[in-house]
Amino acid sequence: MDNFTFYSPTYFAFGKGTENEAGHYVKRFGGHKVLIHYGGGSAVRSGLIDRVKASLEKEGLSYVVLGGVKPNPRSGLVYEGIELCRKEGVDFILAVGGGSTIDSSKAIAVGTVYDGDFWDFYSGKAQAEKSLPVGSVLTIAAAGSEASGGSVITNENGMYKRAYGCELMLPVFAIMNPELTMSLPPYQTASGCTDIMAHVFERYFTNTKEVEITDRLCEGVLKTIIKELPKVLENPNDYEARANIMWAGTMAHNDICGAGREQDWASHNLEHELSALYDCAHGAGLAVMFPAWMTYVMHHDVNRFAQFAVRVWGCEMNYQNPEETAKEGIARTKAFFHSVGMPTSFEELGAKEEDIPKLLETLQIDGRTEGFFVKLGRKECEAVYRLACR
Ligand SMILES: NC(=O)c1ccc[n+]([C@@H]2O[C@H](COP(=O)([O-])OP(=O)(O)OC[C@H]3O[C@@H](n4cnc5c(N)ncnc54)[C@H](O)[C@@H]3O)[C@@H](O)[C@H]2O)c1
Repeated sequence: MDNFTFYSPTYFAFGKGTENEAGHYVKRFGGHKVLIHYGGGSAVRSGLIDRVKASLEKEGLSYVVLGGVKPNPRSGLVYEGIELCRKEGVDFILAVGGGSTIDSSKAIAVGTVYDGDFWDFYSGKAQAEKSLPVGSVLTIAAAGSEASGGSVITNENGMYKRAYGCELMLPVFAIMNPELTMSLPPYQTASGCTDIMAHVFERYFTNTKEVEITDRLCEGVLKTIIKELPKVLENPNDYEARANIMWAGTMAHNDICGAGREQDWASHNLEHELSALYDCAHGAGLAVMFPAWMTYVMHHDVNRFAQFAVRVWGCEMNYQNPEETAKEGIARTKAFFHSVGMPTSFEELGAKEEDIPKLLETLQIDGRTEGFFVKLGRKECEAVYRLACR
């Protein structure tokens, strides 16, 4: 196991009705003037935004609102949010929504208290030194942004996605009521669960040896999604299954599964170019990229892939030919994504093979590599994209 630090200061309020305590938690974590940031229709239609407003009013807190966050959140709304927060003297950002809304909130939080352009952080020009606090009311189990220090924003000037992360952007609290996720359409539910599995894959396929505790945590999260996702697709109102999925989403990305081990992240970065170019759901893009990446890198450590096949998918170990077991695990992963309605090829996603040069260009891969399990240069990234075509 590698040396590590683990810092996860987010306070969780989990369960039925917890969104009605939003005001209590904002106050507890020092907010006076709040920006309620949200996406579109469903949070308003369901009455969630009104319930959150009522809970702030009950605590005597004032607020302004900014809706309109799109999936794959855009830089334009972040600039608008920063201006609004400065004008209104906002001191706390409350995200009501999924990863897109929380990520947009984090960008506004660091941008409001920075003299320059917030994009400096996402382009690697500057490091944030302060931030407004961010809390969230989560409505989809997926990105894990409710307990991660990361944020991913699409720059509308060129439509490319970039991630930025720092401890300052770790949310101070996350309110998680699994009932709020019952209104998700099946495709979004499955896409979210794919993202959860992908967060685990990025950590599971590692060069670090002797990491049994985190291997087992990773396998537990994966097996939970494999068991619970079909249940909620069958019955969207299955509270217990929704609850298990929601907590799995947090465990997958608050880094408890990644402590003490090298992580990869090539597949995520390759996917970001897909969702930036085609505006597809991030999870759907990952269902396309991961089986391709696994196939491409499998020979680097066949035993790890065979372990994955046996422990996660229950495949029988072929001791004469572990490669067959490893391949079976990848095939089972791809078949599972298909069975829950995810695309597993460029064609099914609506992506085009002829766009690969464009994807490589926005990835800005020249002169550097992606990933750590196997380091991928331009040629290798292209090969993974090509494998994903079919
Ligand atoms: N910050 C991180 O650590 C991190 C990690 C992974 C991914 N991401 C990013 O997060 C974004 C994706 O976030 P996401 O997967 O959480 O989804 P999302 O926030 O983009 O939401 C997906 C869709 O579901 C809708 N929705 C959300 N909750 C709903 C509900 N309860 N009922 C009905 N509809 C609902 C949204 O309006 C949206 O249309 C991507 O941009 C991705 O790159 C961030």
